[in-house]
Amino acid sequence: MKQAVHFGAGNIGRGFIGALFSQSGYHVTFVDLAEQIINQLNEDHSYHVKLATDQQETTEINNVSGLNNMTQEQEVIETITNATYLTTAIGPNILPKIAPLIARGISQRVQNTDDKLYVIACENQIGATDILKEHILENLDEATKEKLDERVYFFNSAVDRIVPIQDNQGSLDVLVEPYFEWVVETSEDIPSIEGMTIVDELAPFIERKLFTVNTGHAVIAYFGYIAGKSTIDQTLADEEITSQVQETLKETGDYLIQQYGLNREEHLQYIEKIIGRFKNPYLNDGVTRVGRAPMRKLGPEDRLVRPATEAKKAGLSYTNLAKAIAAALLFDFQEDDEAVKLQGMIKEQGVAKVLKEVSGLDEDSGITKEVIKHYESLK
Ligand SMILES: NC(=O)C1=CN([C@@H]2O[C@H](COP(=O)(O)OP(=O)(O)OC[C@H]3O[C@@H](n4cnc5c(N)ncnc54)[C@H](O)[C@@H]3O)[C@@H](O)[C@H]2O)C=CC1
Ligand SMILES: O=P(O)(O)OC[C@H]1O[C@](O)(CO)[C@@H](O)[C@@H]1O
Repeated sequence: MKQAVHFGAGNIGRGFIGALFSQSGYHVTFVDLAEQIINQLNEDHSYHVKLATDQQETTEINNVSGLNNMTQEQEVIETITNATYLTTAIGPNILPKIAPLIARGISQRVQNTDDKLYVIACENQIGATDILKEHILENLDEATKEKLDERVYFFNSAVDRIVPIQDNQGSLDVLVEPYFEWVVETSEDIPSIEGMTIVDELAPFIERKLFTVNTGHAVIAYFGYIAGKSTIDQTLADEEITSQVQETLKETGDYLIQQYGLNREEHLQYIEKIIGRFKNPYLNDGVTRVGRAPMRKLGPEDRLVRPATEAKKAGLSYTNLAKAIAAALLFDFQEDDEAVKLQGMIKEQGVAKVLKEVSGLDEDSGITKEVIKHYESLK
């Protein structure tokens, strides 16, 4: 049986990427440090993906197993040696931590076989596979690096499926929204995976997705949090916040339309479709999940700051994006390590210095001034 090794047996791992491999006839080895999930995968060898709809249509996912990357390093290396695909959905900040083990697997593999391995990071981050590749290369010797050509391929990708935190402790089953899109950038002829879309150039896809789905979601999460709402769909019942989301997505839309020559009408329909997905009441998706890791989300290349800087460069409006950045700066959820750290930094240094350090925005830039104005009125 063909083999896929997937790092991160969490919501996207089990509910999306791992499920597609299994449905395409692969055995999927999930690699994770969550001992309970790994044990259960090895006991059950299957789980269910349930759609967040009235009917809860359910698919059984088979041929799955698990390995713990902390205690079963040698087994992970062996699995990489035999795999056709190596994917991740583990969180962008974790990629540097798993790269050394992946590098050891690749080193052993290229000694043993010329078969091709395809590496794809499935994270909400532009160029995530490039970043993973850099970390892997740092852990390879020169002889191994020379053997990578035509043996190990690295493809960037964009993943879109809302998978909330699961409310079913002790079960491997995953509730997911019906919609999904997995876009992979390559010009190679690669083994086909059900549900994977291949494109020559990823930039328009990942920017359209990140600056619409993820920007919109972040706006709902941060304004919802400020308003004391607990879920995304509850927040969207607030007309003022819905209109804030629409105004922000008009700003990212103007940038995307100009940058990629998108059709305005089609893009406006895309926005409405996404807001419709956010309203799904069966997802019960928490504002604190969607707003998680605010320092990452305030990064210079991420969903709030990048469209603001691009809009500014293009002479377009960015005031609603600045307001969303201000709302993110007010996300003080105590169970989120980045939120706690961010609040400490704001207290110590003030907003302008934090925006410089976290978002790469100059202290006297127009965006920083606009953010501070909104921050003062929101707090
Ligand atoms: N949940 C969603 O709707 C979507 C998430 N994504 C992206 O997918 C990625 C994963 O997100 P989720 O599946 O939601 O997160 P998650 O928290 O459900 O899953 C992450 C998994 O990684 C494991 N993990 C963390 N650190 C590890 C380490 N050092 N070694 C091994 N395993 C480790 C965790 O135990 C967990 O099982 C993120 O980059 C996210 O942005 C992308 C699209 C949708
Ligand atoms: O997974 P992140 O990057 O923390 O952000 C949460 C985002 O992930 C998703 O769950 C999936 O794209 C989005 O719904 C949301 O915008």
